[in-house]
Amino acid sequence: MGEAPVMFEEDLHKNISNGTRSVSMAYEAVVAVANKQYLVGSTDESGSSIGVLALDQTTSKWITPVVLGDKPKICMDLSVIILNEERILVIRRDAASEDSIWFLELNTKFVRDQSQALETEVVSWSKGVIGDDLKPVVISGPSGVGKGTLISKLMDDFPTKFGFSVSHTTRAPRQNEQNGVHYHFSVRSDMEKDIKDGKFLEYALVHDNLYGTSVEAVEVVADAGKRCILDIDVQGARQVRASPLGAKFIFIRPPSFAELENRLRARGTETEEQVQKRLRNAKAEIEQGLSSGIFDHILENDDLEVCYRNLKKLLGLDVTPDVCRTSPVTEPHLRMNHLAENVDGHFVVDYKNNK
Ligand SMILES: Nc1ncnc2c1ncn2[C@@H]1O[C@H](COP(=O)(O)OP(=O)(O)OP(=O)(O)O)[C@@H](O)[C@H]1O
Ligand SMILES: Nc1nc2c(ncn2[C@@H]2O[C@H](COP(=O)(O)O)[C@@H](O)[C@H]2O)c(=O)[nH]1
Repeated sequence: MGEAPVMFEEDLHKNISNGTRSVSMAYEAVVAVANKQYLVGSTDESGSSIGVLALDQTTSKWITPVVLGDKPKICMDLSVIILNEERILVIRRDAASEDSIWFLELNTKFVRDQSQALETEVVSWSKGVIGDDLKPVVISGPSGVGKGTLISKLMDDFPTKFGFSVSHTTRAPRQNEQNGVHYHFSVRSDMEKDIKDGKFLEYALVHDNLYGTSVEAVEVVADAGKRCILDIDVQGARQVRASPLGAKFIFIRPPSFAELENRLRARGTETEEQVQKRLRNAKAEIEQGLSSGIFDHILENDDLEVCYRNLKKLLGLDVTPDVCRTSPVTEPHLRMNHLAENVDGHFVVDYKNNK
């Protein structure tokens, strides 16, 4: 993930002529990205914030970029890590942990657009968050419950915050599904070889096809500084739970089995035989989802908007609290004792203390 850290901790004062004026910089760290060298530290123009200067190595000219975003305060102990050609991670080592992680965007789409609009060099800060807020999120639930719909809403509303882990699958693409976007569509022998070579974080046979999350799929999202969302089945969730990934696990359940069937049929993407197979598997998947202890939260997807609001709330996004229909399942002794459908066709879940 990323490249070797570039850390030159120096306490030099540099007088830099950027063509029009001279800037004095006590720089803490230097990193080379693409054809530029960036100096990150304290300049006489940056006030109490960390400043940025760039040396264009092709023209040997110094540039003082326009710096967008909330800026981190100056500190005397900085580390800089290149994440990719688009952004660097800046760690304020002598700061409180909640103020220590920052990202400096050098060449993201946002920065390129701003640069074009302002007709000048632009960089942009964003503050990183540590702790639960960056944990990958595993979303599971039976086929047709609405996982993809919820994830699409999240990605549309928060494109800079979340990134989707693009799985591999041996199932055939549906209409409008793009290779590399919805899935990496693969042949079984290739996937089996990659699994053998340890390239997969998890994999499972789901509805007779092989599905899996490659290590790379998760790294791509992390390298972009985003929170990774995985849409995987319960078998996969169990494997991720046993891995060091340290994710948050959310199970989406339908309001009733009949409604699940309606949604799966209405989607119109499966043959009758496949619908039957998915519904058969859904029963076991719901039972395991509710009782296995894998999941931190269970969210009912009845009304889509309510469910989406509750999902955002679980992910710590700033939303007005709504009727919370989620049940944290953190106590290992809480096990589902009975799952049945009541007269309204709604699931009745009876948690029993089996301690
Ligand atoms: N709350 C809801 N109420 C009614 N319809 C819904 C709701 N949520 C999703 N749907 C619809 O149900 C269908 C299945 O949703 P979706 O494809 O998101 O399910 P999924 O869980 O991702 O399924 P799969 O695991 O097979 O990929 C879609 O047509 C979607 O528009
Ligand atoms: N274990 C994994 N399960 C996955 C992965 N990607 C998707 N899925 C699950 O498969 C079913 C069916 O998906 P569909 O796109 O064919 O409808 C669904 O439950 C997904 O959550 C994966 O990488 N690993």
